[in-house]
Formats: sequence, structure tokens, C-alpha cells
Amino acid sequence: MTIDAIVTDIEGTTSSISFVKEVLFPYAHREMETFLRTHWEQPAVAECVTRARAESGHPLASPEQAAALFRDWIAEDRKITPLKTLQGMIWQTGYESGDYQAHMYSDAVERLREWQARGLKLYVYSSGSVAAQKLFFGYSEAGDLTPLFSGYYDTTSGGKKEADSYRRITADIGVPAGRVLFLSDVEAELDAARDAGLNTTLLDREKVVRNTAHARAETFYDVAI
Ligand SMILES: CSCCC(=O)C(=O)COP(=O)(O)O
Ligand SMILES: [Mg+2]
Repeated sequence: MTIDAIVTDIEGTTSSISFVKEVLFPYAHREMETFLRTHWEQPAVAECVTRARAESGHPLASPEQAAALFRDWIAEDRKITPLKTLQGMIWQTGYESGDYQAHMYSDAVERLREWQARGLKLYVYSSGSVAAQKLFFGYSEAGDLTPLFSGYYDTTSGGKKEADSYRRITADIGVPAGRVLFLSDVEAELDAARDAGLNTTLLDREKVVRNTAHARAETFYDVAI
């Protein structure tokens, strides 16, 4: 197997689930209402609210009503574009003011650097918006890691459990699917990537998966390419 490009998930793969669930999501939950009140007229925010109205069927006539819906969606960990776009906008303030830095597993940082130095092209595919991904890697505990990546993909390319999303991404990258490796902690995402012809490796950082149809790695050091 020759690999020319690696596409990686974030939460549970390069970085801990707990940073996302215990730091980022609570921050967006807490700041949501104030953010919507302050930016209600801003076109990008209005677009998120319009899409949320279409998704929910609720009128969302005020910032307070919209905040209540988005907070419910945060609690349910909904991976939908209007929520993810808004979260990215809210997190920007937290990163820029130094409230937090994105968690990175040291093995992921080391291996990503090594792979890039070997000439592999690196990409991100996460449910977090592209803007949120750039903030995440730009303000990471390991410094600005954005120079490592050649591109970023989010749910605007489709859901992570749909094979067509991976077909779109490999077509955009311009590398045959059989020469692309996708890394994730979620088997359903890997199943979809494999259905699209990509190579796959499951990151089983908590050592909980006994049987899997995918290559399995406990850290990036175990990822075989
Ligand atoms: C990069 S933004 C923070 C992560 C996030 O919002 C999320 O939903 C993580 O999803 P992933 O697809 O990386 O598991
Ligand atoms: Mg994940």
C-alpha cells in the first residue's frame, strides 16, 4: 500500500474528546445567548439562524429563542452545519483571549510533522467547521500547527458517516482513494471511508475495541503507512 495523503479526524484522534466536551462545548453553551444578541444582524450569523429555522421548523424570532435551540443541539452533540459554524465564531474569542488552547496528543504532533517532512500531504476532516479547525490547530498546546495541513474539510462536504463525502474529498485533493489513509476514532466514519475506497485506521486510544474490520492503532506511533 502506497499512501500519498492522510486525512485525519480531530476529536478522539489527534486530540482528546474531553477537551471538546468539557472545554469547547461548555464555552459555546455559556456564550451563545450573548453572542447571538450582539451579532444578530451580522449576515453570517443570520445565515446560521435561517438554516436552523429550516432544520428545526421553529420560528426562532429572537436571539433568546435561537440560543435555546442551539444550546439543545450542543447538549445533543448535533453535528450540523449551522451549529458548527456558530460554535467556530464563538470559540474564536476564547482562543484569541487565551482562555484555552486546543489539546493535542504528543504522538499525533510528532507523527504529523514526520509525515509532512516525508512528503505526505495532510488534511483534516472534522464535524467542526473549517474556521473552527483552523483556530483549533492555530491555537494548539503545541503551537501553530496550521502549516502542517494542505486543506480542511467539514460537514459542507457531507456527513462523516456517508461514503459520498469521502469521494468528494478525495476528488478535491486529487489523489486516488486507494492512496489516501483516513484516521478516526469512530468506526462508522471509517466504514464510510472504506466504502469510498480509502485506507482506514481506527484510533483506539482508550483501548476499548477488541474486534474491528479496520487497522487499529492506540496512538499515531502504531499507524502503519
Ligand atoms: C475543530 S472544532 C471542535 C470539534 C467539534 O466541534 C466536533 O464536533 C468534533 O468532531 P470530529 O468530527 O472531529 O470528531
Ligand atoms: Mg472523532
